[in-house]
Amino acid sequence: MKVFVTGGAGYIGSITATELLNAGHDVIVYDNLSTGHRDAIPEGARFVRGDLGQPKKLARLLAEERPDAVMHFGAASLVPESVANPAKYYRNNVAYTLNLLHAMLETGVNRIVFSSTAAVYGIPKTIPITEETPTNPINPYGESKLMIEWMLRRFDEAYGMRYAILRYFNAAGALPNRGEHHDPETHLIPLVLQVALGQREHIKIFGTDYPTPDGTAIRDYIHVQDLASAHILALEALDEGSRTYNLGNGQGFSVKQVIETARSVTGHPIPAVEAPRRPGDPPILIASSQRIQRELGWRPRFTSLREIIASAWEWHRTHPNGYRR
Ligand SMILES: NC(=O)c1ccc[n+]([C@@H]2O[C@H](COP(=O)([O-])OP(=O)(O)OC[C@H]3O[C@@H](n4cnc5c(N)ncnc54)[C@H](O)[C@@H]3O)[C@@H](O)[C@H]2O)c1
Ligand SMILES: O=c1ccn([C@@H]2O[C@H](COP(=O)(O)OP(=O)(O)O[C@H]3O[C@H](CO)[C@H](O)[C@H](O)[C@H]3O)[C@@H](O)[C@H]2O)c(=O)[nH]1
Repeated sequence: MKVFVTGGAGYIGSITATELLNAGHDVIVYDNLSTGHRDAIPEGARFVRGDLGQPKKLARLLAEERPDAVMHFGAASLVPESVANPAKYYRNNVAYTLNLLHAMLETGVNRIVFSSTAAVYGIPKTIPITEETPTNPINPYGESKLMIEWMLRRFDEAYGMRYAILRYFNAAGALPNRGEHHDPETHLIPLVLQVALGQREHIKIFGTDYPTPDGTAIRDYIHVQDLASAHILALEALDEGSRTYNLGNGQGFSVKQVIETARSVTGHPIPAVEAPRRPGDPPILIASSQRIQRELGWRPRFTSLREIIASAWEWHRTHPNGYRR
């Protein structure tokens, strides 16, 4: 298939674009490079620098290229920023996705795989989280993604646009030549590894009074390559109907367990400092990904935290400046 990948210069989009090419698909990357990197875009993909806020450009490009499907990674995705600046999230994520969907309608492109998030669940009452767990986002980032999910459902009902909504938990890990590079970095694993590289003095542990065995927050870390394979399965299943899936590896690890594992992988002491809770952080998020396993036969290949951190470490160790030249 020919796939139009928005946000294909970012962390998850560039790795999925690489795996799409490896699977024999054609890829067009559309990205404004606001948080992405030109060097992350795989060779073999056509790159168009553009903003989702340019509806005419989008419609022209879709009319020219006639892709079979869109994979929509392009978004702003920092929870604290979304609280401080909700307008950016409703514009960049909700309004600009409406631009994209409109351009798809105009040009007859009617398949989309969408990057949603565990943040749509807010603070869930039960663990593990299934797709039936009520959605109740507690910040504008999660709300913006849920609004997009609503639009997709209505566009399917009214116009027959087929969607796969993929609600990722915590993406982590790397390919040998592609990994996570955000500026500023806010995610736990890359920050811990920057301490191991000597780029930071210590890691702050946000909250040690959570109702968890060691008092620190628990997350479900899913390897980015497992995310990529789920996208390809979801893409290939779109014609059989729209669907919504959680994507996690089904195991929870605490902040302290992540730091301890990174110490063992890197051989560095990684000093840690206890700090207050970060506002808006749920105590425990663990996915049930049974639905995609049952319906599409997806299986996470990297289930051990050690393997996930080791792959991220390989990328950080060999690319200490990320994509910066
Ligand atoms: N990283 C995670 O753990 C995680 C978890 C759940 C969901 N997600 C979602 O997955 C997607 C990718 O996340 P990521 O971590 O790779 O983020 P990223 O910031 O690395 O990638 C996002 C890409 O989108 C581009 N972009 C943003 N706004 C754009 C616009 N208006 N026009 C064109 N391009 C634009 C950026 O330049 C960047 O290349 C996002 O939609 C995010 O919300 C990520
Ligand atoms: O320096 C740090 C950074 C993070 N943490 C903690 O580590 C855990 C993981 O934090 P991340 O920032 O790595 O990831 P989040 O769980 O906050 O966010 C991820 O999951 C969210 C869903 O809840 C969204 O989808 C978001 O896009 C995605 O990055 C949290 O408990 C956080 O408080 C620290 O203790 N110290």
